[in-house]
Amino acid sequence: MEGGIQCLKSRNRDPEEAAPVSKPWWKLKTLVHWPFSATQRRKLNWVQLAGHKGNFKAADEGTILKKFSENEMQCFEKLKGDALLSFVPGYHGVVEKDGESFLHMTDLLANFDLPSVMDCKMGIRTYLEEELVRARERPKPREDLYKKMVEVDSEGPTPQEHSQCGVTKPRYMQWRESMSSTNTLGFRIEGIKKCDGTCRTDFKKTRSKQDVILVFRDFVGGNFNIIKSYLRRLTEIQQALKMSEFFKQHEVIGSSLLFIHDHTGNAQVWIIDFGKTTALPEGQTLNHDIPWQEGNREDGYLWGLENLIHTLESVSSEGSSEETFCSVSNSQSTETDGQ
Ligand SMILES: O=P(O)(O)O[C@H]1[C@H](O)[C@@H](OP(=O)(O)O)[C@H](OP(=O)(O)O)[C@@H](OP(=O)(O)O)[C@H]1O
Ligand SMILES: Nc1ncnc2c1ncn2[C@@H]1O[C@H](COP(=O)(O)OP(=O)(O)O)[C@@H](O)[C@H]1O
Repeated sequence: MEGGIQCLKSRNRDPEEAAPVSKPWWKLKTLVHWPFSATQRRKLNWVQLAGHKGNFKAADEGTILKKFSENEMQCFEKLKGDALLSFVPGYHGVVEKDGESFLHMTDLLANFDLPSVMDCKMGIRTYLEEELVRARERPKPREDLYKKMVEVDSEGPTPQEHSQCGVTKPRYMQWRESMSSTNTLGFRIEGIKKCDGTCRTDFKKTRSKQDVILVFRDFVGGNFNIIKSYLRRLTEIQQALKMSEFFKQHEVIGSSLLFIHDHTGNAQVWIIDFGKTTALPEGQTLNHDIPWQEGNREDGYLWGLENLIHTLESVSSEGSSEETFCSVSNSQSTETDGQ
């Protein structure tokens, strides 16, 4: 986005960004002048943690523009009367800018002061069944995906893929799922921007529950009250999903939960990205918590959410035991002091 921070992964990285380390945002893209006006400060708040480069533009106060997709537009329209409405960004229609169409939506970061942001991609599958069918019928090995695979694991490609310097899209997506926690937990961390301005998108091998716990602990800076607020919001989302007609009737692929908090203790979670959310044929519904087999279109969203909640509960209980430990040791030292 113009003036915003891009914290995207390798497909959009310039060579300077290739190293998998935390970087302050000013080294990534943005040139900043002090002092900031309110608008500049808002633009600096804004970060794109995942998705396609150039997909977003700045808009009027508190809103952003996302490149138009018919599919996503239809989802926003259908969500208008749904139980999920209060958990998705406000949708303000289609607008034209510089000859292009955009979806006009609420900027979820607008009400925060120097927010920390995390993008968690939900589900056990991150590609559409039709992509699998297409790749089987007309395999199109892609060099860009091969390079992204080799960057993470030089042993990743098969000998044939090495010799053609290419992998197909579903093959790449399945490999990403197996390297990360998508397969094991039904969600994965895509990117994080912390309030100190550092961005990280090097989570391709963050796979085990313990790995994820460590990332969340670091993300909240050890503030377990933030974790508790996130847990409350996730439970509300879980309940809303179970009520939602939209959710029953759609295969939800590649959608994320966006976690946002700041130093005031404000902490929210939002459902974003309906670019690959697809309606099922009339009368068909999904469970969202049973294993995927080709043809059943299950996405594992609810299974992933359950695991995400359990993971945050583990972070929270670690916090509680630390608090107990601290108060026990404090009271012991007080007793000792008194002796
Ligand atoms: O995360 P990395 O490893 O970079 O892989 C990306 C993401 O899976 C993208 O999904 P998302 O946009 O949800 O982040 C996907 O876009 P699609 O959503 O179009 O499937 C890209 O496909 P290509 O754009 O085909 O390269 C794929 O290369
Ligand atoms: N409504 C929003 N408010 C604030 N940030 C957003 C919003 N929508 C998306 N983003 C940011 O942009 C990133 C990519 O969004 P997404 O919709 O997943 O794009 P894509 O469809 O290109 O994958 C998210 O990770 C988040 O950082």
